[in-house]
Amino acid sequence: MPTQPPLSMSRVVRRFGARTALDGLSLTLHAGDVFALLAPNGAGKTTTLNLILGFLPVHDGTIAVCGAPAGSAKARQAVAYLPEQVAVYPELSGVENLRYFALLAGLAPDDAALRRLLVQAGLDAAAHDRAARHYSKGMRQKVGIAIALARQARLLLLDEPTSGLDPQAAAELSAAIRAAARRGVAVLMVTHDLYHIREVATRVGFLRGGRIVREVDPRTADHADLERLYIGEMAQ
Ligand SMILES: Nc1ncnc2c1ncn2[C@@H]1O[C@H](COP(=O)(O)OP(=O)(O)OP(=O)(O)O)[C@@H](O)[C@H]1O
Repeated sequence: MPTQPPLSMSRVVRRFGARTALDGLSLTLHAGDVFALLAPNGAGKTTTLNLILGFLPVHDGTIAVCGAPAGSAKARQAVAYLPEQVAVYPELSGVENLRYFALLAGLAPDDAALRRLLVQAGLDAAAHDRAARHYSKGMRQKVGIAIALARQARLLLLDEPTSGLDPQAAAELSAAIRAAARRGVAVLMVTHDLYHIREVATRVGFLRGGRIVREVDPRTADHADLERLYIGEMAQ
């Protein structure tokens, strides 16, 4: 049987009272895709993430994560979500946080494996044993990515991953996202950061009126092109 795509959304509709937030959104992500979803405020980005996570039901259409309905045990196992502010235990070190979250997922990687995962996610070895209360936002995100890698998540959802990061931290986060994608993870990120998109995304979609109205390949569009498209799409 062919492998199921990490994410398959087909004609998804979600309403809130009389308001239609998503109106026939379709999106399929394959292993290694890094899809950046661009949209004005209120266009339905958070709703999209909540539906994929199974926090909200769809009113029409379907969402499958690795072939399993969103919200099912199999789908929840396959998806990892990094909110804008990744929550880690401040008194635990990076390694201890990762061990704890791995245990919650029913895994027990040994110390060397935990440290390898943190390095893969871009966290310097010097920081592994430091209490996470000393971590920057970017470092907490790297722990979040290491948790996703430990759980062998096939789909990684990122909400505004670079907001509040300095350029170096954003570049390091891009590297960590690209590394995860090279390992076969599909990434869906909601962002306004066109620079970051050019650094990391393999696909860019514009969300308007509750559906993806245009998709571009960021490798064939320079920053000015993306900016023009963004402003043009959003102004309509
Ligand atoms: N729980 C809710 N009850 C009522 N309306 C909602 C609810 N959640 C979202 N909406 C409406 O659905 C639409 C999409 O909201 P959503 O939060 O998904 O947009 P967004 O693109 O994430 O916006 P932002 O960038 O401002 O966070 C908006 O019009 C919003 O007012």
